[in-house]
This record gives sequence, C-alpha cells and structure tokens, in this order.
Amino acid sequence: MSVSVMLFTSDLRVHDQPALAAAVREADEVVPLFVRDPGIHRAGFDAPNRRAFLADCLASLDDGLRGRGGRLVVRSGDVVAAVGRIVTETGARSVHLAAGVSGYAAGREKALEAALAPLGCVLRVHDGVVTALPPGGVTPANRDHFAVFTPYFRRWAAAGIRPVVTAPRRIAVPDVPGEPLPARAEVTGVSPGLATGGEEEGRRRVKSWLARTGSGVDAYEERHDDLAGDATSRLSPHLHFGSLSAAELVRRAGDRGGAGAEAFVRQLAWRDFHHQVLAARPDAARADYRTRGDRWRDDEKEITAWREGRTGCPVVDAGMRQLRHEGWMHNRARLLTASYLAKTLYADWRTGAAHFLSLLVDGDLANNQLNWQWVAGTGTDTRPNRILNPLAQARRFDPDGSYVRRWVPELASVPGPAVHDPAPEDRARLGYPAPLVDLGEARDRFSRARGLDT
Ligand SMILES: Cc1cc2nc3c(=O)[nH]c(=O)nc-3n(C[C@H](O)[C@H](O)[C@H](O)COP(=O)(O)OP(=O)(O)OC[C@H]3O[C@@H](n4cnc5c(N)ncnc54)[C@H](O)[C@@H]3O)c2cc1C
Repeated sequence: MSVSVMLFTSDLRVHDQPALAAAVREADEVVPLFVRDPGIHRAGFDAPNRRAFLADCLASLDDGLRGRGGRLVVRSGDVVAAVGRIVTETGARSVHLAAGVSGYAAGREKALEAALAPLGCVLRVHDGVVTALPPGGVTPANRDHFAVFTPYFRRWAAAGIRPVVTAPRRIAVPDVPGEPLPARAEVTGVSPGLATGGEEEGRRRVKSWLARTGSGVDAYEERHDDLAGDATSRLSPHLHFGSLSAAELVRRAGDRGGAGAEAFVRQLAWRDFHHQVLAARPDAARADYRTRGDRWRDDEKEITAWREGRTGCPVVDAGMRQLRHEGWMHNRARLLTASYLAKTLYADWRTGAAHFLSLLVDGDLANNQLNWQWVAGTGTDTRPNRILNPLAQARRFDPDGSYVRRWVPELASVPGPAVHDPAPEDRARLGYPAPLVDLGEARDRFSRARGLDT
C-alpha cells in the first residue's frame, strides 16, 4: 500500500482542490492532515474570529472527506515535527501542500523539505490552490512581480485560469490516530455577528450570490460601494481559509458573464495581485513597500478612539463598530477608516493593520497589509498622497445615512444625511463625541509631512 500525506493549510476544501486530487492520484491511501501549530499564534496570525471560523471549516472538511470514505486527521504541535511523525508512522513517500505566499509559508516549505528528505519522503508543493493565478504566473519584463495593478490585470485576464479540478470520488485513509476536531463553541472573544464557516456554507453562498437579483453579482458593478446595501459577496473569509477555490469562483463568475461579473472578477484579480506582491516581497508584511520618509504621529489617545469607534466622525465610527461586531467590514468602510487612521490622524499603518488583523475573519497578510500600504501611500497606489475626505465619502456612499444609523445607535434619531455631521448640541445631547480632529487641518498636516504644497 502506498501512502501520501495531504497537509491542509489555507485550502480547506475537497472541491477544486488540486493538491488533494494529486495526493489521491499518487497513492493508494492518503492522510488528510491538519496541524494546529502554535507557530501560527507566535507569528501573530491568530485571532478568535479566525479560530472560530477555522473550527467550522475543519468540521465541514471532515464531513466532505467522510462523504468520500475518508476523514480529517488533526494533530497539534510544530507542523514540521507533526508531519515527520505521520510520515514515520505510515511510511508515506510524499507530502502534498499548497504553495503559500508569506515568509512564514516559505519557511515552512523549506523546513518540511529538509525534514522529509532523510525519511525518504518528498514534498510536493502545488501552485494555483490558494490564488486563481499563481504568483509568478505572469511577470513584467525583467521583474519578478507587478507593482501596478492595471498592467497586472491585463496580463492576468489574458493568461487564463486553470480548469476546475473534480473532487476525488473516494479517499482511503490509513489507520492513524488523530485528535478531536476543535469546536467553535470553545473559542472565546468571538464577535457576536461572526459568519459561519466551512465549505458547504461557502458553496451555498456562491450559489446564492451568482443567482440572486438586485444584490448579487449582476448588481455588483453599480452597488458594490453602497455601504448600507451590503451588496458584495462576503466570500472573503471563505477565500482566506480556502473553503472556496478562487480559481473556481473566477470561472463560475466568468461563465455567468455581464458587467457585474466582470467587475467582481476584477476584484478577485486584486486578491491575486496582492498575493504576488507579498510572495516576491515577504518583508512588505511589515516594512514599507515604498518608503515615503513618514514620521508617523502615533497619538495613543486618538488611536484608541479610532479602535473603539469614537472618533466623532460617524462613518468612520460605523465601520470600526461593524468590524468589532461582525469581524468583517465593507470594503468602502475599510478604505475610509484606514485612510482616516493613516492620513487624517497620520498614525503608522502597521498599528491599524494589526488592529484589523486582530478582528477580521478574512484577515490575511497579503490582502490586509498590502491594502493598508495602498491606503497609506507606502504601497502600490500610483497616487500615494491622495486623502479620502470621510465626510464626502459618507455623503456619496451612504447618501441617506442608513449605514451610520445601523452601527452608531446613539445617532439613530438623527434623520437622513444629517447623521454624517451632527450639530454640536445634538452630539452633546445624544452622548456622541465631538470630532477628534478638524479634517481641513489634518489634511494640511499630512500634506506638509509628505512635503506637498498645501
Ligand atoms: C485597509 C484594508 C484592509 C483589507 N484587509 C483585507 C483582508 O485582510 N482580507 C481580505 O480578504 N481583504 C481585505 N481587504 C480587501 C477588501 O476590503 C475585502 O476583500 C472585501 O471587503 C471582502 O468583502 P467581500 O468578500 O464581500 O468582497 P467582494 O467585493 O465581494 O469581492 C470579492 C472578493 O475579491 C477580493 N477583493 C475585493 N477587494 C479586494 C481588495 N481591495 N484587495 C484584495 N482582494 C480584494 C476578496 O477576496 C473578495 O472576497 C482590505 C481592504 C482594505 C482597504
């Protein structure tokens, strides 16, 4: 009997799962393995919302494998040591793993390769599992990655996405012991409105997203920025954990066709874009991608008000409170809350990115850090010094103020767009703070700091 190990990481699914399909093709028996590695906690990737969603994903993956005659084997400990032990116990000759893009993932691949070789076992790393197009799938002349989205997208769209891989019909698992699956109920500190995870739920969501009218993919182009309308897919956590395949989603949306689907696929290409930047520049998770010589102010009192959604700028506070309540925030709200921190308050983007990562259920290094850098003007934005005016943004993307009233209940009685800038006496009466900063003065301060004419 030949044995392979399928080491699951950010690819917790059985459908369109090239690494799992290859493991099943290669050996008579496969160990579908997930390792709860404390290294993830040390690397700062851990957060209660993601741990809870992960528990759902593992339960759903186990169900998917059981439906094919298999099961998920869970172990705890250092991932390299745990894989080595399974290989020794089963005599496995190969370990299959999806390629990752972070420095942590690269280190893990290297360490696994080195540990497995003396055991007579090879590591097979699969591209195109986590992203639709692998990092390096398209590159500009003389560079290892694209630093600007538009030319990347042109090449990405022309490159074509790999065909969808059929889920294995049967998976035979050798008799190896495992631990109980982690339970969502055991995780504390979870946001009350956190979504449900897992492949089954992800596939149900895709089906409804592609089919529904008015707030589904067909309406995406016109409605994706409508803060109160909530007309985006909310598929980001499923893509983060790989309970959905990005490649399959691109193909299915492409088959659906139309302007909405095209705009949606373009956003999925943004995801791939940031992943290819991080794969080439893993240091961009922490260091400025392009340094602008910033001397961030980092005023602790202001940062705390921002984290708590008490800046006195209603749309910013609404976004920050949605984040805390749901572990998710609308993209337009992410843009303007991040811009408020990094440009209006002129605080270090790393501080904001760390707060987002502590709560976001879809929080990942590629999308979070590089979007933060984009907003802060230290990343790939070709107009790094633009400042979003949160009031103008609020009036445009929440024209009747419903989004703000939903998330800032003290202001629920303020009618219409007046909620975006309540009068001082209304703020005092309703227990809502005065603005933390004057937006005009903050804009001038930022411009001066970046050496621009004000
Ligand atoms: C400061 C900031 C931090 C962010 N942090 C994260 C993060 O940690 N994880 C994350 O997945 N996204 C992040 N984003 C990108 C974006 O806000 C979310 O992907 C999106 O809001 C998720 O909601 P959705 O699934 O309904 O998106 P939809 O609008 O339905 O888009 C579909 C998918 O496209 C991808 N996508 C959309 N916009 C972007 C983008 N700007 N960059 C990369 N991929 C994108 C996502 O995978 C998303 O699920 C961040 C954006 C900003 C401005």
